[in-house]
Amino acid sequence: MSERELREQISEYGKSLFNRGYGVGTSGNISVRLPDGMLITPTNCSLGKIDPERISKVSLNGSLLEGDKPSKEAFLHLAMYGARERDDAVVHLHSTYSVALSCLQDVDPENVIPPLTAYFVMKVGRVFRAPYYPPGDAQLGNAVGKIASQYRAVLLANHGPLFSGSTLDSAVAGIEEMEETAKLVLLLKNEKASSLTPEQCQDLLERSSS
Ligand SMILES: O=C(O)[C@@H](O)C(=O)COP(=O)(O)O
Ligand SMILES: [Zn+2]
Repeated sequence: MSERELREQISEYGKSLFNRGYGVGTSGNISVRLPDGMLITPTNCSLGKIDPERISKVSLNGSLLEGDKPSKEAFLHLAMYGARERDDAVVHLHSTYSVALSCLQDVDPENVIPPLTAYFVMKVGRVFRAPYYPPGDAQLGNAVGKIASQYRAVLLANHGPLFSGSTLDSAVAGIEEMEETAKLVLLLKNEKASSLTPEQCQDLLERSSS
């Protein structure tokens, strides 16, 4: 895809996510990798109103090359790209159920969302809960950078989901599935639900990679 098409795609997905309630106010940010850096939504910009021409273009070290001032989470997106060579898009949202889950105590940080459904296992996989740091704090980038090679899905504590995909289509699909499963986790909180077993999860991964 050309840079112009990627800019249009970011704007279209931002609008779609915002209109379907995955974002409110100016929360969330979207990026795509470029050969020499990335395109990322500007800071304080509603995902529902992204002007393709004003999207920020930053270098691999985070310096602004073109466009408006970038999202304060640019370093977080770069941390994902640095560790995940095959991924070219990252999405961060404040979608309600994932944020609610990110505030819960006593969760397993290495597997914060249980494998309730096959689709979740295939599209999301294990989710890491990163410790709390204020938005825009470089320590969050370090914490995520350390585990990003093993996790495409991260839940930032007391904040929200972050998801990396090979394309923007797959990053958006993944973060939507993460939100849907966070909703199921909360719906089933007081029920006797069963998760898929490790063997069932492994079987699904083998089927989807063949
Ligand atoms: O929670 C925050 O402040 C950021 O993570 C966020 O979602 C929006 O920040 P900008 O992308 O800088 O607008
Ligand atoms: Zn945020």
